[in-house]
Amino acid sequence: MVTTSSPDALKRLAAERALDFVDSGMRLGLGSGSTAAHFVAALGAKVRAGGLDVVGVPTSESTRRLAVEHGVPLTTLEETPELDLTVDGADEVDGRLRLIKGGGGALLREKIVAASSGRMIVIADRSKRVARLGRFPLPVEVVPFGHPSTAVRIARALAGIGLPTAMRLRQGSGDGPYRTDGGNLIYDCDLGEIPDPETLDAALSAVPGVVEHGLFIGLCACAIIAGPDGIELLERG
Ligand SMILES: O=C(CO)[C@H](O)[C@H](O)COP(=O)(O)O
Repeated sequence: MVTTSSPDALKRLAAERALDFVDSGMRLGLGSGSTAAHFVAALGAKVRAGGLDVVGVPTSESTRRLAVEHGVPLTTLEETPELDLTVDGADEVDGRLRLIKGGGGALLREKIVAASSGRMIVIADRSKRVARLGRFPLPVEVVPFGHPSTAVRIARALAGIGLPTAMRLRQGSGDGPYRTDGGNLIYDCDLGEIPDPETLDAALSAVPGVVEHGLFIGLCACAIIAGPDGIELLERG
């Protein structure tokens, strides 16, 4: 039983539980964000203790630095194109294991790494579990070239399926817009509840200039959700 309901303690609890799914010899995708950071730290501790022989592909430069710091051996998708398991956080998880990701801006690499993995496990505190996706603004990553024009076409695609068109260009910590690790920009779309995530996925993917979006559908096989009363395991099928 957990004695604290602090979100960070719950994130750590979910992350540590994910270690049960990791075996020696595995090629791992390492997610990004504060929950995934707990997983990288716990994984590193087990590796350093000599109990685990794994390699990891980080989904962001910040996760790469963290993995090095914690002694997790790294590889790349160029060297290791197929992975066994990805463990990553999420901004929202619904009952069908559909996700919104990208709050930390790493959605493109996260989706490539998850799609390259035999299995994706999401780790999250209970606040991420939703009945319907969409309260969290959906990140849409676009190439910088002509991005205001891409934004107009994203808005048209949203309107075409009856969704609100409000969106913001994500700002960086200094002057100017936020840049992803790949040098792209992100529009955060305020959609409210998304009635049909599959239709939205297809509509956004069809807009030239859109590199990727934060809807992860059909990728997550299992979610480890930690709440004050314990852990809930959601599994596909
Ligand atoms: O998708 C992500 C980064 O792009 C993160 O997994 C997501 O934002 C959750 O972050 P946190 O674990 O810090 O709540």
